[in-house]
Amino acid sequence: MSHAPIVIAVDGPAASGKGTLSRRLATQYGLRHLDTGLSYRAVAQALLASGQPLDDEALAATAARAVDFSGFDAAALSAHEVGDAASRVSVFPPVRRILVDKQRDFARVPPGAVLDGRDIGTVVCPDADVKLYVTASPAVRAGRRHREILRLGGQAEYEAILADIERRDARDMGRADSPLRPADDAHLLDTSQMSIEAAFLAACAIIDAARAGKN
Ligand SMILES: Nc1ncnc2c1ncn2[C@@H]1O[C@H](COP(=O)(O)OP(=O)(O)OP(=O)(O)O)[C@@H](O)[C@H]1O
Ligand SMILES: Nc1ccn([C@@H]2O[C@H](COP(=O)(O)O)[C@@H](O)[C@H]2O)c(=O)n1
Repeated sequence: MSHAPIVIAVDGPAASGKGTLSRRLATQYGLRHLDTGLSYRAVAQALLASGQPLDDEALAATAARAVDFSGFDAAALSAHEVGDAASRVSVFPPVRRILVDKQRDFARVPPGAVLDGRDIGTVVCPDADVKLYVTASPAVRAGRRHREILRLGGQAEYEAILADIERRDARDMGRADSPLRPADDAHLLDTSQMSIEAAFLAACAIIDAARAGKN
């Protein structure tokens, strides 16, 4: 007997910890993991690398068609400027349609997947088995990102990171197509006062309870 793929949707604003949490959840439940932000970053990076503008919808759509979901160079795509550029190209509806189709293809493959992003529970996988909306205050998120950059040997000002996070939140929540928001049936997880371990345990408790309720 074949089982339908299990899908766990994890959404939240920049640097909320959704990637860290999703990777651990994927391991815990034996699922694949897709960081959908990397697909938007790949579009932005392709345009930046070839010196093309970020505000041309047709060019961005062409770059989206070429995105290869078989593997992302997460380190190369992790730069802060790439994240900011990704939030600019992600406002274009054709870019979203192209990437969302590929994200759904990923989610359909057994045994299922944990997908993290901004619109997983609302648009990409509205029928996900469990939806989490992970958040933390902008100051906490900026502090975490700042420490991460310093830990990796980079340089950054806390104030600049906080301003970037607030700008990105406003753009992601304010766009017309697929704005960042919790799905009506999402479980909210505010990790402002939680360690990574505490957030993981809280998410597992939500997921286990939701899955038990369906059996
Ligand atoms: N609960 C937590 N407590 C402390 N640090 C955390 C917590 N969750 C995540 N972090 C740290 O915060 C930073 C950002 O986390 P992560 O990259 O998972 O966020 P994200 O939401 O996936 O970011 P992005 O929007 O850029 O994809 C990382 O350095 C991570 O180790
Ligand atoms: N499902 C998604 C995922 C991401 N975006 C946009 O990409 C930007 C970068 O995402 P990160 O998670 O890697 O920070 C993000 O700011 C969004 O604009 C999206 O629209 N939908």
